Amino acid sequence: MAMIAYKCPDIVVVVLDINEGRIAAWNSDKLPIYEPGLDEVVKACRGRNLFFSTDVKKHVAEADIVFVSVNTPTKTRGVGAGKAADLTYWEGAARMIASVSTSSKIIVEKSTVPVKTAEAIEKVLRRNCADPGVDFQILSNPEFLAEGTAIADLTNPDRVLIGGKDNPAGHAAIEQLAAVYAHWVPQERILRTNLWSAELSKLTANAMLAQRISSMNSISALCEATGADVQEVGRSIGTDSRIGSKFLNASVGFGGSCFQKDILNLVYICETVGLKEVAEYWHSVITMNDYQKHRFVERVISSMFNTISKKRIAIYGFAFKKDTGDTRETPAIDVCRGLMADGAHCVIYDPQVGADQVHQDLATPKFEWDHPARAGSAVIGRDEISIVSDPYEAAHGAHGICLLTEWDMFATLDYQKIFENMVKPAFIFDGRNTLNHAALREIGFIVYALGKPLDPFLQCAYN
Ligand SMILES: NC(=O)C1=CN([C@@H]2O[C@H](COP(=O)(O)OP(=O)(O)OC[C@H]3O[C@@H](n4cnc5c(N)ncnc54)[C@H](O)[C@@H]3O)[C@@H](O)[C@H]2O)C=CC1
Ligand SMILES: O=C(O)[C@H]1O[C@H](OP(=O)(O)OP(=O)(O)OC[C@H]2O[C@@H](n3ccc(=O)[nH]c3=O)[C@H](O)[C@@H]2O)[C@H](O)[C@@H](O)[C@@H]1O
Repeated sequence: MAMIAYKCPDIVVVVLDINEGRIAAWNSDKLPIYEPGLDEVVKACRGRNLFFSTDVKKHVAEADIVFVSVNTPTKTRGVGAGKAADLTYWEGAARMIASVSTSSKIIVEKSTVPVKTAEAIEKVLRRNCADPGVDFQILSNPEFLAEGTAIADLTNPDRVLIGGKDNPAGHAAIEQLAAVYAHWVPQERILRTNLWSAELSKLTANAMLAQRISSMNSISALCEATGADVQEVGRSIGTDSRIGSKFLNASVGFGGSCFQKDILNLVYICETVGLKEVAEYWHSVITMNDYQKHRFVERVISSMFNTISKKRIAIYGFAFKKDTGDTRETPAIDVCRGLMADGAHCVIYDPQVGADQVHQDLATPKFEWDHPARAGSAVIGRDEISIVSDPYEAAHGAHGICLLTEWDMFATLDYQKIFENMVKPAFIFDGRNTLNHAALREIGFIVYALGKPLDPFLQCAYN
């Protein structure tokens, strides 16, 4: 929304949220999320044509176009629990829109939703609006930005996708929204489809992206077993223009608020329409991701002589990727839990993630994190974790370092100094393959690099 305000000075954008704390933060000097370049965009138009407010009803009533971007988490209870999308927040928003609308509006699905959601939303809108003269045109306009690169992705999108009804009113609504994006996006990159294609394209795009990572992660295990190098394999296959070079980095597992949620949602939809084999196919992407996180933990334990009980392990990075403070579904949660379950003491350092967030994440059951009222309050023992604000302190006295997020700063630390203050043998487990492994070995570290030929020391330990 900030980008629309930035690129379209003739349009007034009001961002609404029922969460007062968040809106206060959007109106302050410290925005509630860390995203490179976002501060500048917000500050350039806040108070000009970009406003943040909790007065949801007033501003929705006045709007011509309403983008609904509320959370659509995985259901945690009832039918479809653990897979289906929970549309409680969406339906709540639709009921509120209907109840305050006295003029016709375009309702844009910006959240990622199951295919056919527009049909349900339309029914809710129509049945709850007192004024029969009010028309709602529903469009699907899924968002493809990635966190950490959001500003670049929005400034220069590969495509903007708009789905609408295949009738004159639907076409007119599509063109109205297309005109907003046309302020800065070339026409040929604004794709128009029917509603269901747009909804399903979003789930498919995320499923395909996650599938690429799971495919490379599966190959990383085979590389370790055979002496091949997953980065060399990635480079070799990525030069095939049909495959392409992006999204081929093996990792300790993909995280983030959407990949897992959207694949589970896709799986659930397939099961609901009786496509068992299709559901199983997509579910294997999640199975492989869980396997990769588990495999990493097992490597750490087996390398350190099959016991990590009471050993201090430094965790470098807790966010789900670099350049974000977001920890939703970060692989670090499962890795830390796995290490703690074996008795390790994890000392966590992340340049953008604070202690409260780490404690909350490690104490919150799976899928509950996206339901704010149910976020965990269990206390993690002092013996199990510490959170520090300095990477050198994290590694001081540690037996091993697990690099879980590829923050650029980790590549430039003084590893000689770090090595000198660690217990020997000193281990580094690079879950992102971002460090200079040869230099680390030269210093004296025992290095495990994901999907790379195994260090002879580790081969012995493992066998
Ligand atoms: N985070 C991302 O990078 C991307 C997210 N998406 C999709 O966008 C949607 C939102 O994602 P996030 O922004 O990450 O979630 P979020 O949980 O950070 O934000 C959702 C916000 O909606 C607010 N909200 C809930 N009900 C409301 C209501 N009735 N009226 C006003 N505000 C209400 C919540 O208070 C919350 O602040 C999801 O469907 C997600 O799949 C899609 C592409 C990228
Ligand atoms: O629907 C969404 O929310 C968004 O989900 C992803 O964006 P995001 O999760 O923000 O970040 P990604 O760059 O896709 O990374 C996701 C996870 O995959 C991991 N990853 C990514 C690329 C890779 O090669 N290997 C790999 O392990 C990252 O480290 C991270 O944990 C998609 O890339 C966006 O297009 C989409 O809009």
